[in-house]
Amino acid sequence: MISLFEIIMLLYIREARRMAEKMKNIYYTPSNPGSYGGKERFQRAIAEETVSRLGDVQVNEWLAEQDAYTLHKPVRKQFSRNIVFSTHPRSQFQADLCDMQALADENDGNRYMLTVIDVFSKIAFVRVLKNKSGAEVTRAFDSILKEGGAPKKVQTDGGVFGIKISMVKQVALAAVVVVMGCVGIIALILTLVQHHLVDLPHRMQYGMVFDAGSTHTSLYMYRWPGNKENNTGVVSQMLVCDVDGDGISSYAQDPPAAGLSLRKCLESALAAVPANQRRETPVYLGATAGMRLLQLQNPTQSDQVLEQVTKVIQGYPFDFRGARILSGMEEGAYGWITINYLQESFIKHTFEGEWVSPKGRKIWGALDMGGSSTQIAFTPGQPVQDPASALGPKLYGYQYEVYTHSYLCYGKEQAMRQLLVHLLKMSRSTRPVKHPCYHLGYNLTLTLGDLYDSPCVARPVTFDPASEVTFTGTSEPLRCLNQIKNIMNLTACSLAPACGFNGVYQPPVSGNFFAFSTYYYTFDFLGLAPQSSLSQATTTIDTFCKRTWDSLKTEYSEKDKYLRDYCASANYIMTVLLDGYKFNQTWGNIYFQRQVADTDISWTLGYMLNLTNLIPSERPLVMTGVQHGQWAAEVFFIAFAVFLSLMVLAILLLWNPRGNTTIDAITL
Ligand SMILES: O=c1ccn([C@@H]2O[C@H](COP(=O)(O)OP(=O)(O)O)[C@@H](O)[C@H]2O)c(=O)[nH]1
Ligand SMILES: [Mg+2]
Repeated sequence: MISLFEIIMLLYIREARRMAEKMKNIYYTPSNPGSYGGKERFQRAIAEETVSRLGDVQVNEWLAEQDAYTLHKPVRKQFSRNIVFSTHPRSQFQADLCDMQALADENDGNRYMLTVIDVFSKIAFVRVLKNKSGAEVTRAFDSILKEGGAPKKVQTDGGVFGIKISMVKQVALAAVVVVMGCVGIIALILTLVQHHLVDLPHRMQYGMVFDAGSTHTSLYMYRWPGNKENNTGVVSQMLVCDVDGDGISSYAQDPPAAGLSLRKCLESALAAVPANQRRETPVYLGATAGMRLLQLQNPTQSDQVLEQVTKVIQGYPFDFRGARILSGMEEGAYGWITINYLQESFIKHTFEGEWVSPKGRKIWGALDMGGSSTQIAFTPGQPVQDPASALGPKLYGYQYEVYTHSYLCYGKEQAMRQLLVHLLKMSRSTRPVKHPCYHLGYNLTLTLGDLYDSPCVARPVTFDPASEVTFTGTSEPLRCLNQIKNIMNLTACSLAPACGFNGVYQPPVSGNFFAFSTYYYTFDFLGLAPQSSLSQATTTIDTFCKRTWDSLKTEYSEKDKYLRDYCASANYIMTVLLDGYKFNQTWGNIYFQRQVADTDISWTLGYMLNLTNLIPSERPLVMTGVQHGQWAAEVFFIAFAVFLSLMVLAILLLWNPRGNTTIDAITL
């Protein structure tokens, strides 16, 4: 017998089944408004169809068992969120682990999924994990970074953190690129600013100087490589042309002939200088003591002679820069410059390309003896007391103090004339006049007009220019020396002992000297050049002077126009050097030389160097020059390097290389 309780239970079960059946019908009938939806819509549909309202618990329990409900549960859109600003890809990734432990057996033991999404682009990445150990998560995350690039931030359940990635290499690379870029920009600026195009004449340059001396004129031609013109010692002598005839001052009565006499050498110059360079080749004419004397005697005639030589030289296609008479000081100073330029005493250009002052600065002195004047120039060891004989040239940035003096009328020819006049005066009425410096057997006859034709000798108040006087040689060297001393004043010296001769101020000689022109010709003839001891010199001169004219004629050609005077000039030289300049103690410092570095020692080179500014007063700037093509290539490569640096920098900043970033650790 069924009890009432059992009946009630059966009714309840039947009702529950009916209800379950009804709910199933409602939920799984797509046309029913309560189907496949949310809890409230389902609850309302049940109430309408069954007229009974089921409680929330009951409905939730039933729905929780329905896969269709749990799988298709609508997304909850309305809930509070943290606002995330994401401005560009990889600014922030969100990462989470998905627990799939229940399905591990069917997923090869993979128990979790690491899901990562780029907040900006919504690109998602998934990696499966065996476990959620730090190493496993890091490996998976690293793999995602390799695929998707490295984000700035990563957001996880634990919060948002800057991803700890090893960017050391990346930062270092960026720093190097920045530094390289800056260096490149600086190099580019330095290469472009202060950039000058310098037209360096690589071809040879030429320059010429006429030395219009008292006894003869010579044309000195020099050349130098145009791109090295400020170096010292690069100008060399190319050729010397001796003008036929006597010095231009001898043409005082016929000035046009002075001009014509130069033609032969001008033609040689034309042949020597390439046609396309003649117009830029400077030509100078410097006249020395012969013209100084003519200017004193007859300025009109000296002007006319200069005019005529100018006219002739101007007729040639050179850059003629004038004919003028040099002062005695200029003549001495330019000889001094020539010597020291050739000796590279001023400055040296080292192999490394630097300009250096030679150690010890050994400056040479110059002793020049011409036909009408003689010059001495040197840097004394003490200040020059007399401003009239002091020069302060500034060469290659160094100021020199040079003492120089020119003794007019004390060149060899004028000194010999003074000696003849002195001997004539001393002979009173004895005829022929005995000449101790002339060789026995030699006679010289000349008119008084010729003898007195010079401002260097005092003329008698009255004399017959046409009357002749004969000098006869006696070969007496001692008397010769003594008579020569009479044409100079060797005692007068208000500044004693600082004197040369004739009372002229002169500081004590110091340093080494080159003695050239007549000094050299005479000593070379006697076999005393370039150096000889004092005793050897005196003995040689003495022996030579004692020889007869016949013996000399036999040994040497009588046509040697200087043969007659070697004895006299040698004794004169000894007197000037020992009694005049006081080389007694320093005789060994004198070198009787004609040339240095294959170039004649003469004032001409110093003159040209000075007037063409080949010797700068300041030390030349050392500059490194490159060929224009090389410079253009440098600019190109530097600019290219800068461009590359900027490109690499831009790439590093804007593009995050995928394979280059690794994570060290991450916890989720
Ligand atoms: O082979 C020679 C050539 C020249 N001289 C001498 O060298 C000097 C040149 O002097 P220059 O004509 O230059 O006279 P300046 O005008 O210089 O006084 C003169 O004394 C000449 O006698 C010489 O003794 N032998
Ligand atoms: Mg001379």
